[in-house]
Amino acid sequence: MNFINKLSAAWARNDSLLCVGLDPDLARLPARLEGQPDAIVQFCKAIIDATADLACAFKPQIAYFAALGAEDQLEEICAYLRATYPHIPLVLDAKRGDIGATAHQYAREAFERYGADAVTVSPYMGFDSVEPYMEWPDRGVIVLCRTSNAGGSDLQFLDVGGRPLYQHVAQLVAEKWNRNGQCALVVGATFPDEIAQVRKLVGDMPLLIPGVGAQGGDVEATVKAGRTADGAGMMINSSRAILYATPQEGEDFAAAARRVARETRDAINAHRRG
Ligand SMILES: O=c1ccn([C@@H]2O[C@H](COP(=O)(O)O)[C@@H](O)[C@H]2O)c(=O)[nH]1
Repeated sequence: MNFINKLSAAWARNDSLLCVGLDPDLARLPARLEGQPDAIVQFCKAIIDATADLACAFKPQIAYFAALGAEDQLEEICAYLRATYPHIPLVLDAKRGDIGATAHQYAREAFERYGADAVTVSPYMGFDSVEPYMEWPDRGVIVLCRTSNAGGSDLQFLDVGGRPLYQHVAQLVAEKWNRNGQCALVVGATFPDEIAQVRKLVGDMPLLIPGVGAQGGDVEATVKAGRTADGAGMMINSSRAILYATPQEGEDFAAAARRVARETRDAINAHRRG
C-alpha cells in the first residue's frame, strides 16, 4: 500500500487527523528513565503504545536522535512502529535538501535505513534535489511550503510574480512535481489563512500541519482552513504538548500523553465537518 493510501486508511481507522511527533529530549524524559542507555527507545515506545489508536501518523524528528548519536535508537523505534503498527504511517521529519547524488543517499537513509513511509524535504534547491526521493513511488515526499515559524516569512512571503513564494511552491508541487501522486506539503498551524490559500491551490493533497500544542496554533481555525470535502486531508502534528504532558493524579507520563492526544484528536474532530 502506498503512503497516500495508508494515510487515508489511518484517517478512517482511528477517526483521527492527529500526527504524534516523537521529539525525545533527554532533559525532559521521566526520572525513572534517567541514565538508562535505551531511555529514548523506552520513552518513545511507551508514547507510541499509549497513542497508537488515536493517531493517523507518527513523526520522529531526526535531529533529536542525531544530536545524541542515537540513530540506532531511532532505527529500533522505526522497526517497532513498522512491526507493531504497520497500518500507521511513519513520517521521518528530516527536511533534507541537497544535490541529486546526495539526495539519493538521504532518500536511502529515510526509506531503507529507517523504513519511513514519508520524509520531509526542502524545495529550495529545486526539482532535481527532490526527484531522487521519487524513485520510491510508494513513499511520500512532503515538501516545506509555509512553515510554522515566524521567520518562515523571510523567504516564503517574498513576492514572486505577484504572489508569495509559498503559493508558488504549493502550485509547483501540485501541478508539476507530483508526477506519481506521492507529494504532500508542510503548512504551519500558526498560519491558518495560508493553510486556506494552499488548500485552494492543491486540491485534496495531504498537508502536514505542525504548530498546534506547544506553538499555540488554533485547532479550530486550522481544521476549518485545511479540511477537504470529506473532512480529512491533514496530519495535524503535536509533539511536546503530548510527549511532556503534565501527569494528573494517578497518571504516569504515558497516560498523560494519551489524555492530551485524545483531547487534541477530539478537538480536531469537532471541526472536521459542517
Ligand atoms: O514548519 C514546521 C515544520 C516542522 N516542524 C516540526 O514539527 C514539530 C513541532 O513540535 P511541537 O513540539 O509540537 O512544537 C517539531 O518536530 C518541528 O521540528 C515545525 O514545528 N514547523
